[in-house]
Amino acid sequence: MLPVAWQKINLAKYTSNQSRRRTIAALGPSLGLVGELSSSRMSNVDPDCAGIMVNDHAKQRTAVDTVDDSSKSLDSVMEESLGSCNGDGYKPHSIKMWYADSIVRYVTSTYHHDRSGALESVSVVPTREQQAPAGAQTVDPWSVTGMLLEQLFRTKRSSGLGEAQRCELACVADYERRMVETVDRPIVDYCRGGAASERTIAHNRSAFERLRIRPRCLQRLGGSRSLAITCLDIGYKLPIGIAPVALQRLAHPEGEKAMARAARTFGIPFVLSVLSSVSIEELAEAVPRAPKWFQLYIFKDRELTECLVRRAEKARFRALVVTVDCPAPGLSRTERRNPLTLPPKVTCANFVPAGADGKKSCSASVLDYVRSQLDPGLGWDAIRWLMSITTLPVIVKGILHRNDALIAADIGVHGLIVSNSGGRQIDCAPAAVSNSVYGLLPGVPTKLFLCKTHLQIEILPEIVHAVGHRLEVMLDSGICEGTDVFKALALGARLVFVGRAPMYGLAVNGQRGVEEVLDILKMELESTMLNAGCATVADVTPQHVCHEVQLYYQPERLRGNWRTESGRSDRYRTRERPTREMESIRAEESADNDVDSEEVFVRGETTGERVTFQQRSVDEIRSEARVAAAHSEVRPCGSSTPIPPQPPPPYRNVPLLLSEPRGIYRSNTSNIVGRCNANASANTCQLTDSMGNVRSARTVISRKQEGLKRRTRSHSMQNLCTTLQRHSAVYHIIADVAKQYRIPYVHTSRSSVAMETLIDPDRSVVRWLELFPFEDARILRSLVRRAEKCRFRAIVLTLDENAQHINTSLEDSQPARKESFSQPDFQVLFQRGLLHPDTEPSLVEAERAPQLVSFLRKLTSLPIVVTIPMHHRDLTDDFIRAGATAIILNIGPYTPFEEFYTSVIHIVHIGK
Ligand SMILES: Cc1cc2nc3c(=O)[nH]c(=O)nc-3n(C[C@H](O)[C@H](O)[C@H](O)COP(=O)(O)O)c2cc1C
Repeated sequence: MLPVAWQKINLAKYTSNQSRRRTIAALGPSLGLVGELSSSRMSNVDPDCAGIMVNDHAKQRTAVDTVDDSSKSLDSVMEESLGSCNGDGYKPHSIKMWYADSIVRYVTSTYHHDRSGALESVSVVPTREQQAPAGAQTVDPWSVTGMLLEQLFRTKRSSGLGEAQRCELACVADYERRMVETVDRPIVDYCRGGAASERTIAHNRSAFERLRIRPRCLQRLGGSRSLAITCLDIGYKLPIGIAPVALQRLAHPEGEKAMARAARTFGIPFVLSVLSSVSIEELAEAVPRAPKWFQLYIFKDRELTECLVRRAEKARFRALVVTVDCPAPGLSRTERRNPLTLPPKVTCANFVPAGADGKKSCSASVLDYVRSQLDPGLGWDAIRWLMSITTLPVIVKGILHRNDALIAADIGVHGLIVSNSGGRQIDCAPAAVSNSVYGLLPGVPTKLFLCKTHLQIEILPEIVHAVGHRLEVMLDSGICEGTDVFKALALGARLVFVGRAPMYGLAVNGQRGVEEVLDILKMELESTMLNAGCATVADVTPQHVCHEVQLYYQPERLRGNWRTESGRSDRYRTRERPTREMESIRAEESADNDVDSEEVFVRGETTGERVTFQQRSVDEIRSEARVAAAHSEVRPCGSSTPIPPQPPPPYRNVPLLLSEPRGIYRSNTSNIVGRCNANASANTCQLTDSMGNVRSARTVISRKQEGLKRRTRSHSMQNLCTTLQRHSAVYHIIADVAKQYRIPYVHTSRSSVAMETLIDPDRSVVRWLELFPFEDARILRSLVRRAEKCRFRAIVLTLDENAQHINTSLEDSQPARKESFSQPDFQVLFQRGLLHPDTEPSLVEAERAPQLVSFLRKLTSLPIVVTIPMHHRDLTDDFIRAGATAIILNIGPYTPFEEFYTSVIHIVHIGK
């Protein structure tokens, strides 16, 4: 075939992709041009071509010629033609293709390359139906050329890149940068943006970054190596899939088709969004062999939903992905600032009425219509309904909570995707200085103050642990490097999806761009696996990752099924403690305390008057609550009849009665200011205004924040602490503040005043007593009983004190520490001979402290709040099981986080 009317475009003239694209579009807007012409890469071809002609100077041969040659199969001719391409050093001068997008449209283009293989120019021939090679009409592009083209272009791709270009686009971030440089702003914002302040996006990244890979060496990796996985009984070549992304033709004219082709090339699943700009049928026809899944929402109009399901089934999609984290569209500030107007040709193609030519400018209204169909009233029954109308596997996308995962598993879905939609739905700001540290709590019910969706990488183990054996657990959000894929696999994901990363590739370089991005991810994953000592995906285990904090300090008992073999480093081994003979006491079960009976290894305790006391305490507090409720009777709007006070719920133990999620921690120590809970600045101000000493505390704390060395800080804090402890007035001021703000404050048993000292005639000060994990149960018992008599409302068991030994720089505080154990609250103990002023009381180690909580649980009916330092967070579950009412997670001076030294405290669990 000799094409006519070649138009030669010198690509060198066009500096940006945009200008190249514009020029090419101007040349033949109606032609459906071949491939992506905007990149300067030889690999820039559309594999959906019907024929190929490879020219080199020596061998003028075209595939088309031989299509007509009935004696040879096209395959063999192609192979012959291309054979030399695969050899080293072969530099084809040009490649010609016939694009068989539809039977009637043929475009021929020729790419000319310079000697280095970079694309020099491209020639485009207008559509000439009569010029179509006879054989080409009947050729199924992929059945004939697929593999060969793939081989050719893929092998040529790397050699086709100039050195400079290769360096330019070496990672996904480079593609992102390139897209920002070359694509229109609203489209960039559309691809990159997230909900509101976009913190979730940032946290998605930081959550990955905080995980470290722990390689194993000498793993005999010589044998078979593979990245292949099986998911929903289908084999895929990579553990990566392409996430559903709406309206991909905004990024590139080929949109979803280009994505699906790239997915096919890599043998990975491609999820078509229900809001796609290429319809289900069009995609199925264009890329029949791609492993396609279909993402949908369960719309208000169930008929519409069912119709979509039927269309996906008919088009041979392999699974349905139902997105459940989108009861309403996410709020995008970028879109507000820079509204995106859909070009006429880009629309939600699945919703264009049948028979419409698709060229109508109905995009915006269709999108609005689809958005109006989102149903915030959906429940799990909707998923049941979906499963009842289809035989396709159903995957739920957008799960972030273990309980939801459990429900999904109970319902019988086939898989779930742990996802926050790449931060496009919810923006949940961190409460204080740090972010993802809170989330490192496999198994911790994150009930009250932890609602950050950005922690999905951290909640993944929790979900895998809960349902991983019942269904496929997959993950997306934040993945943009091969190491991220590795980390997610290590934490139990079967497969990960990427959303933005391939979109960047698509915007930069069409299908090739997507392939390049996938290639990068594949290469990075492969290299990470090898270097970590894993030959196959199955070899990637929880042992291969850890959170960065574990590198500083690894608790002896790492819990959760995904951390099994990690050990404790010698560096942080506990200081030897004197061995003590432990007595085991089997505590009686009380009528209103149904905590499972268990061995309690605490020394010297008898539980004589416990039951009576407990009952009295419960009754008193309940009647107090009733009186308080009667005083503050609630009247519904417009009604004169007060609502009768509700009877207190059947608490097993006395409730915490927190009116606000904050309090003042450890009164009378330097912590009063620094440890006020987040947002408690009002309290802090109040304190500073009232008391000079406290103002100086604040000064020290700010200096500390400016970066003083820990030793210095610790020293000055200690001095200050000692000074403050001598001012008993501080105690009353704090009580006043707590009263004013109706928040509890924690009175430490090492306070400068005895707990009996406070004059509180109207009993309105809510005090909690801080205890340390004394090994001697008699000490505990004595302090608890006094606290009960003084009407304390909760016991706070603080474990971070015991963690001092991990930080040698705090060793200098030991004398002061001993001194603090001789404070007034302990005087009584001296008198009773339970403690000696010269002996520091022995404390139970954090690992054994859950037993101590069980003991306390049986000793008192007061709520028990456990303060856990970050590095012991793995024990959280144990404490909850042992009967703790609440957990305070403490990032304080005794934890190895320099940057968190500002002592953030969060209550992460409140039971019942
Ligand atoms: C531009 C854009 C459009 C999206 N459209 C959809 C959609 O239509 N349906 C859906 O379930 N998820 C959608 N998502 C979310 C992705 O499926 C995926 O959860 C997310 O992009 C993964 O995070 P990552 O981008 O950090 O990889 C979209 C994401 C982006 C970036």
